[in-house]
Amino acid sequence: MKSHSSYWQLLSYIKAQSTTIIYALICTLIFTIFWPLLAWLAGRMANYIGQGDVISIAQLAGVAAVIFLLRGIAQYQQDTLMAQSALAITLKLRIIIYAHLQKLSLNYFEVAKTGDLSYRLTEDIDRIGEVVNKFFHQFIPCILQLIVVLGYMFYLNWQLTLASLLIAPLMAVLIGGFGEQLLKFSRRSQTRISNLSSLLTEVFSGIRLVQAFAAEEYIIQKFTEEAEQNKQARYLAERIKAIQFVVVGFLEAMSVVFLFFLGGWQISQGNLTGSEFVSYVAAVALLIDPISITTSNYNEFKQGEASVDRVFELLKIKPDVLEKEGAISLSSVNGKVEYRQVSFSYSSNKTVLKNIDLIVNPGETIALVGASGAGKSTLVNLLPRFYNTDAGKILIDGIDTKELKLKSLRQQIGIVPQETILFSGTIAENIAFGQTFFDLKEVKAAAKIANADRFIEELSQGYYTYVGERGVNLSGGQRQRIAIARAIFLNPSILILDEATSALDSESETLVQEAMMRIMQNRTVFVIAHRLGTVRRANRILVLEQGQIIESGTHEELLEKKGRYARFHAQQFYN
Ligand SMILES: Nc1ncnc2c1ncn2[C@@H]1O[C@H](COP(=O)(O)OP(=O)(O)OP(=O)(O)O)[C@@H](O)[C@H]1O
Repeated sequence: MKSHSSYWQLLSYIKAQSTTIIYALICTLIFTIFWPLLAWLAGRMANYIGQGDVISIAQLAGVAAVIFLLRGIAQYQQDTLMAQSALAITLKLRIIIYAHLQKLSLNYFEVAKTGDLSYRLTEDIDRIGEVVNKFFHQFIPCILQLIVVLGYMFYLNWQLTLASLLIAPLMAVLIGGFGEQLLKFSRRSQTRISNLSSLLTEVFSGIRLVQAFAAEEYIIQKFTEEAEQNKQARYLAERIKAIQFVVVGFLEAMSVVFLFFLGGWQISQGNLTGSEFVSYVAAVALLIDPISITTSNYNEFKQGEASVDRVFELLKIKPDVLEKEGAISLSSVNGKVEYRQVSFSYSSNKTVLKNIDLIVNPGETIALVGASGAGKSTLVNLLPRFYNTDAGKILIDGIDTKELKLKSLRQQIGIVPQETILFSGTIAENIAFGQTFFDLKEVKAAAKIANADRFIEELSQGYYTYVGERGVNLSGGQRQRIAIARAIFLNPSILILDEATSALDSESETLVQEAMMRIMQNRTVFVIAHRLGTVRRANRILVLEQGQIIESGTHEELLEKKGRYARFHAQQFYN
């Protein structure tokens, strides 16, 4: 492997497995050494068979049986030890990359494709494991065999060996050149397969929409195009391999012909006997297997390099939102929130929030209203530091949120999003999300406050009912109440509620509103309000327009003002 090969990035992972790998290599060595020993025994045995010496034959057969047994044990050990270390490397890589991804900021996931990420974490890492396994299990033993056999050939006749090696540099250059091409096409093919995987994730998670829009044909067409591109890239890689085998095979054949020519010439000059030449050719035959194995290994390594690049690329991505060194951990807060001259943009060309100044006292409920795209979600998303502000500060109980440990900051803030995401697991696990161990009593208490206990109890397995990735077996209102229970379970001092825009049936709506009211008590609440009831109950309403707070006050105050809120209110709530 070249010094700039991506494989160097694996070194520390391989080092961690060095003891197991060394044991595996020792077993490989033992296994290899037994080969000539068995060949030697076969020769001796042939001798005794000729002499009809049954006792010696029996003795040798016994020795052979022991050697076969030991060889089998060594083989088993080398196979299992190598598999063990390759799998350990795979596991470690997978965990490290997964944990790293968890630390990345939201803006990364807004552009990353889920299917591509899962492909890198599964297929690409598996391929790396296979490469590591083959490198130690096949490649190194074959290289050793090549060295030993070549040494033997030099010992037999160095002039002949040197002459037949003349072709080696050309072969190396050719194999290297083909390898580069293979790497190129492997990269292409892997990108394609990642795209395919992303497409699959998107399509299957949005299958309702696909069917609703009768977009099956369109989706199949897109899939076919991607699959076709992948096939093309793979075909090109296979074609490179096929050409390589023909060219390298031809050169090998030519070198054998050349060898016979040289051998004949050396014999005619009296430098070599016929039997020496036969031994020499036998040694050359021993080179064939390791050469073909190392060549095919080399091709696989080149293809695997694309996977190494794709996996380590992820590790190089740094989170935008970083925790300060020596950041403070807060166990509880009163819930005072301040925005001081906060400005923010997702990308440099458009400011989404401009000079926001806001003080929210503990226990106060703030309703955010404004047209779509005004910046309501962005304003609340800055509070748990999902993004960094471009300018200004956000403080909780007088402490700049940048001074806080991210975990401790986020534990103080409960979020009830517009659309509830339920993870695979039981209802109880979904309510106590993020906790491995929890008290079911607390889960039940949270569900009760969220008006969710009754429908949960009625489910076949109660709190242990399994809900799918998207909780398809629950209604919209039930899902919302689970989201509320989840926030109650966390018991945060600050709460962000994003009211659902879609209307529920009136019974469900009442239950959800009631739950919302309960959860808002004694907490600082930011609610992105879409219901008149919520807006009226808020202590203060902030009207956002193009990233600025243009009006602020109670419902009555703002109506009296007959400004933007009054107009908005008339359009939004009386329609
Ligand atoms: N992740 C993002 N990347 C880039 N731009 C974004 C992102 N999220 C929002 N925006 C843009 O920022 C602006 C404010 O969006 P935001 O979601 O905060 O508005 P909103 O008032 O909450 O709207 P809505 O009521 O429709 O949710 C919009 O122009 C939106 O297109």
